[in-house]
Amino acid sequence: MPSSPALISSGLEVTLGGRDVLRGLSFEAQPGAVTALLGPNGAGKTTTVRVLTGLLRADAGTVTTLGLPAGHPDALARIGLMPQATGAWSGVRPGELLRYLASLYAHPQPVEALAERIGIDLSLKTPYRRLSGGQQQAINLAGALVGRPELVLLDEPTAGMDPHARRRAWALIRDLADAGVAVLLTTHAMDEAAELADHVWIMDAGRVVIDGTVPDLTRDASLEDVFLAHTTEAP
Ligand SMILES: Nc1ncnc2c1ncn2[C@@H]1O[C@H](COP(=O)(O)OP(=O)(O)OP(=O)(O)O)[C@@H](O)[C@H]1O
Repeated sequence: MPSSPALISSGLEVTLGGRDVLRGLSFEAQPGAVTALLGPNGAGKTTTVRVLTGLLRADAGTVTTLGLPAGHPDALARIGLMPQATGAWSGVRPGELLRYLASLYAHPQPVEALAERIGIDLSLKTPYRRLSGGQQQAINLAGALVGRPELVLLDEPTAGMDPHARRRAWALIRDLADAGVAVLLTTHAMDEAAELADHVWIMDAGRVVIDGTVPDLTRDASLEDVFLAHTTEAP
């Protein structure tokens, strides 16, 4: 019997600064699967992630995460978030940061093993803001996973990573899904979506324009061609 979705977004509408950013966005993410949300710059992906965590309230529509409304404390404890930028961690060293984040959870992953898997040197004395973009992303990813979440929201998880780090992140993300975690990722990298995603949702101007499995979507054209055919260039 198919399990119920870990995430259901239905008819989301969000207006920001007088602009209709989400315009009836509906999609789902299943446990044990990687779900990719693709869309051009400004399509509303990050806004969607903010709504899913309850950081931003939608003007209309509903979101259910792990069977609970977006932002419900019992759901948030079981959700891992990797935001696009975490300037707030500015002066903290990698080891301090991950150990602190682990301490917030009842059953965290062992920080040393997680850091090794993601390629983070816990003995680094360098503060977060002085790390390379790729190193910062690796720490952001570790921070999203340390609490053993059942649903993981990854906003452009491999942006800025070199090919080695990227492959390491991909393997980790695949293993998470294989272990039953629901993974939602946003990305601009078509190869990433094609390699990782069990289901792809392509959005444009705040709503889904086409979705399917990678084999379904790429029967007659590459994923990039499908993306280009269904989306509009950012103004
Ligand atoms: N607080 C705000 N006030 C006004 N407009 C906003 C606000 N936040 C976001 N927007 C606008 O909403 C649109 C969608 O932004 P969002 O960051 O969700 O897009 P995105 O799909 O994640 O883009 P990218 O791929 O470039 O990261 C953009 O045009 C952005 O300028």
